[in-house]
Amino acid sequence: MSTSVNNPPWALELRSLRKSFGRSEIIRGAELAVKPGERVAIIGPNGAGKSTLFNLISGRFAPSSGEIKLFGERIDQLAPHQINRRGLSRSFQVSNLFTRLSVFENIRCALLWSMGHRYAFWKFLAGLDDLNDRADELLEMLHLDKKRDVPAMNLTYAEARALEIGITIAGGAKVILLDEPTAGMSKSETKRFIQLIRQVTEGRTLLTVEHDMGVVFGLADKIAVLVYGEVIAFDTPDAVRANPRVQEAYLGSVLAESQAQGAHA
Ligand SMILES: Nc1ncnc2c1ncn2[C@@H]1O[C@H](COP(=O)(O)OP(=O)(O)OP(=O)(O)O)[C@@H](O)[C@H]1O
Repeated sequence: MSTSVNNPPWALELRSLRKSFGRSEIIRGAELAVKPGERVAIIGPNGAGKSTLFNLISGRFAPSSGEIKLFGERIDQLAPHQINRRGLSRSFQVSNLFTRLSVFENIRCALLWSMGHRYAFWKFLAGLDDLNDRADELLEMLHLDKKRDVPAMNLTYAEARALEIGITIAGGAKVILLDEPTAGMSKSETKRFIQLIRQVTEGRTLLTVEHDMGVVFGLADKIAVLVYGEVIAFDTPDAVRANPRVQEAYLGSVLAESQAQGAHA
């Protein structure tokens, strides 16, 4: 009788997902079921379809067939903003920050958007203490509190990426999609940033697309390996590393390459 018995425990499900561009089928029956609170890295060779998969999940592309469910509800026919309202948020690119606005105002805009208010209400809402308090809390969590009143355009690259993540999580989304969150960072920045991501996404479901194996193994509870539009493995990092099919299709060569780079560093 209780509906909760029938509700699947998954935060995000992809079922027989397919996407073609013209005659090229890029996503070819992808299957994935992610539990609430899991951190998942999607890896795979160039052109495997990782970005396409993110574009399908976030509603930028409609699938050719198959299903995408967020907490058991179909979202595959919805527009990006409708998916966002249902609790899935994708990282914006740094270029989408309001560069002339302060760091604080950027976060406050994101909070307002998540509350469904239009920017026309800005002045009216400016006095709301709880909104400002929440923005300040977030800035502290992001270690951006000292940059509170700095225009976003004056942030360092790593700080801008942190702000971007802050904007992504500001609305309280339960499922967060991050596209190569540490791309362009130095090794030490990357290490700190992984910690930051872990901290600010605690208790939420996280999906990242990532090429850097250090980030993948530092961040992910589980790894989904996408090859030619199919998820050929979805398991813990250790199990994926040891999976002969993954070794053969992808990871062997990537690990060898990263080891070689390490040896030359
Ligand atoms: N809008 C589009 N129209 C036509 N083809 C597309 C479109 N978007 C992606 N593709 C093609 O789909 C394939 C997969 O691209 P996608 O960017 O999803 O791969 P990826 O795994 O993210 O690659 P990379 O690791 O290099 O970023 C590529 O061959 C690409 O040219």
